[in-house]
Amino acid sequence: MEFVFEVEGLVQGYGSRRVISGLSMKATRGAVGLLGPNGAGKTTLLRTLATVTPPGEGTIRVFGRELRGDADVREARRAIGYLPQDFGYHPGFSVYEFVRYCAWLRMVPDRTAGKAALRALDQVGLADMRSRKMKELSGGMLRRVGIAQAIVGDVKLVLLDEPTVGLDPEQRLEFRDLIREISSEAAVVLSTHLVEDVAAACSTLHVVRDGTVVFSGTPRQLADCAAPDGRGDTPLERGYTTALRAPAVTT
Ligand SMILES: Nc1ncnc2c1ncn2[C@@H]1O[C@H](COP(=O)(O)OP(=O)(O)OP(=O)(O)O)[C@@H](O)[C@H]1O
Repeated sequence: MEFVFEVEGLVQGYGSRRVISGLSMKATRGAVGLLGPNGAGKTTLLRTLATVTPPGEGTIRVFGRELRGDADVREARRAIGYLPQDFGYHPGFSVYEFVRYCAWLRMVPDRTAGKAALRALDQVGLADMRSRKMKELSGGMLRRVGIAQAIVGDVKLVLLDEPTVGLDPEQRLEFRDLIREISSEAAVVLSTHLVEDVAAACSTLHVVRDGTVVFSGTPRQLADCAAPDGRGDTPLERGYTTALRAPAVTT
């Protein structure tokens, strides 16, 4: 089976503080959810997968190729799109200019970059807004531009960190459809602490606590592991809170 990425024995931290301790995780195609409370290490893991931060210890393979040197990282970056929690942009750029610029950063050839930007904007439903200045966008529109910049070009792995923050309920429903659409073409990793969002959009979930994986499985399996005294309003929420109390598992 071809894995989109494989993380083995990842150790990561900030200074002397360790926040990921020997985490292992594998993902195949489709949408994968990363669930965990604040401070669990989701962003740290996504930044490592996005090649922003090299692993402290352990190995990372993206589409079967281990990230060992600069050439591996450069190759991986062409295939990886990343939406951080706060993405930077020039407020005077138009939406189109910004996404085209991101295509250029991802080394999409000049002759196809414009077309790639328009396609990404079309996918997120912002083609009509392409001339708007970035500084004039609402929070929901900005999140969508953020997704457009993450999927522009020939991206095969899309990493989204808390993409539904600030979206209203209707926008969150649209967002779920968008993730399903994107994940038919690329692998998507979605990090959030909103259990229902991730379960609706993802076929596989990993629950992370204190830098280790405590559950890996389908949304149904997560709901099924709910303890009778698990906290939450839905079976999934109860499964999630139960998983957070469980000992770490190896995948
Ligand atoms: N730049 C940094 N310097 C020092 N510590 C950091 C830094 N970034 C994150 N941390 C710490 O690392 C731990 C993991 O943080 P991380 O942001 O990866 O968690 P998270 O699961 O994404 O949390 P959230 O859901 O709040 O975004 C936290 O305890 C956090 O305080």
